[in-house]
Amino acid sequence: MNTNTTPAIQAAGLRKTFGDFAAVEDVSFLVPNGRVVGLLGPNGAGKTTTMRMLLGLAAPTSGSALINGKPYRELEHPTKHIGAVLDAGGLHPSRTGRQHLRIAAAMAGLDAQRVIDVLNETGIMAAADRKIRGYSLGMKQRLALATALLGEPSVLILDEPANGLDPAGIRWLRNKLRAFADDGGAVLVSSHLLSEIELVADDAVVIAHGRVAAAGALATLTATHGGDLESFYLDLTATTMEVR
Ligand SMILES: Nc1ncnc2c1ncn2[C@@H]1O[C@H](COP(=O)(O)OP(=O)(O)OP(=O)(O)O)[C@@H](O)[C@H]1O
Repeated sequence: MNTNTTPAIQAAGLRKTFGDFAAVEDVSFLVPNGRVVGLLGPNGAGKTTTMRMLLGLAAPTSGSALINGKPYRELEHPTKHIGAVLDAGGLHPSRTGRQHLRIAAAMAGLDAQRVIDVLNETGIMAAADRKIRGYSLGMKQRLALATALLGEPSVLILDEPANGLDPAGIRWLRNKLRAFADDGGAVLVSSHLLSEIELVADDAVVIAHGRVAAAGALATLTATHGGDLESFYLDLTATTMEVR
């Protein structure tokens, strides 16, 4: 179980190279319980690579990526600690949403009742028995989030989770993430929708060219820009607009 002194997410000196290209360089930040942290940065900045290292999907070249104090691969029941939405496109098209969740629940040793719970919680019960190939992008995002929530984790890592959601879906997601953190959970969410991050996040970590360009409470970061995240972000990243 997590304690108050153990950060839910801790990246320390994270580095990832592909050949001689450094995708992530000396990235350090914390996500404490009770906070929503926005991971921001231009295309190719290193956000997804950072998340993949936290989730044990990519091995850091150096540094450490800890969830509730341990590397992902050392967590005894990872799905009970952490849920992730990385790529809603990676769902098997010929399965139904319910089948997909049943398989995920069985693989994680979770009670089948959780499938019903998350289908209801994410508003896709009506589509549960339709094949995923017929789902809209927004429905796939909801199914991906339902999968992340199966194990009742205390940590969520979400890569562009609002992608494809309609305005009602975006508001629903915002309320969901806020409630999750207010219940003591920790959320790391990447997004290019700065107005959305402004509404939902407590803190932000801005990555540019693989390095942390700024990190801290949103209000503190944006104080010099009248509290406007967009102008702060654009000023900060003005020299790093090129996609790597
Ligand atoms: N497996 C890989 N092999 C080689 N290069 C990679 C690999 N994965 C990522 N990269 C490179 O690392 C850099 C960071 O990519 P990453 O996907 O982490 O960026 P991102 O911040 O998530 O970008 P976006 O906002 O466009 O999704 C990019 O230049 C990308 O091309």
